[in-house]
Amino acid sequence: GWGYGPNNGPDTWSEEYPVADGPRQSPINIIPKEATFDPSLKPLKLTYDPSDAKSILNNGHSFQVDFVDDTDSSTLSGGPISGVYRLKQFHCHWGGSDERGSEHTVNGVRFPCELHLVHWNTKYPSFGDAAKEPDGLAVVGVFLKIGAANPSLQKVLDSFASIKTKGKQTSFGQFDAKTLLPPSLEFWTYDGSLTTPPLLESVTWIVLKQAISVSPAQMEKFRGLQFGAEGESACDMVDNFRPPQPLKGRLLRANFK
Ligand SMILES: NS(=O)(=O)c1ccc2o/c(=N\O)[nH]c2c1
Ligand SMILES: [Zn+2]
Repeated sequence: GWGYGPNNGPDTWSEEYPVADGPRQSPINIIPKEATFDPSLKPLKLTYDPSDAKSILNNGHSFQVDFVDDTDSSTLSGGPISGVYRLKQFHCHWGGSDERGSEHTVNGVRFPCELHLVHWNTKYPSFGDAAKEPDGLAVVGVFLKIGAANPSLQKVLDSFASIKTKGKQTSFGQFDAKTLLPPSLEFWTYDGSLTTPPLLESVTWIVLKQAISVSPAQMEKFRGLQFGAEGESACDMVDNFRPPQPLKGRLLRANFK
């Protein structure tokens, strides 16, 4: 199966997923000077209910915190999107060292980690159905930069001991994902895709300009996860990021000057 290694990594994905070479692939390099300020963009509205947090899973590509998404209790609206999108999960991508790890870049600058909060459009019956639609998903991307330890991340990191290997999961109750957001909700937005197979071109990307902090010790905790299952040869879960893809004429908008 696909992965991030030399024989199954991003440069091989188009063999099984030809959309990898499609017109609206993600991530991209964000060049702020090439963004169009759009005054019609509404403020982002994020309403998350901490009791919707359900479990945390090692899926062999990242960790993901899954949410109960059968009601409109944790939602995203406003910004570039119409209607209401439900929070399904969040996960991260990170590097083997602090100078790489993010998927989106800004003027070519890579961050050590990038957080993705994944939402699906409630005009469709489920995440799976929405993921097949051009307006089906909205992912909020948040950059992590090296600095002070982030207390909101700590609960996630503390659970890693019980999900070290692929397929492990554990309960994860009472978590407010809003604590992972920076003070400013200024954002760039563009039409893109999932950044992992199946690479579906169904994502409205909303990338926040302001980063949140993570300490070097906290980054080492991410790197303690494993790609493989228990008993398989140990392989540190690092460098689980797809590099930037061609913009192919897409418009990049900003809700700030
Ligand atoms: N990395 S990403 O673009 O946020 C993302 C979000 C949700 C996803 O679901 C996936 N397969 O079911 N891949 C995937 C990537
Ligand atoms: Zn992601």
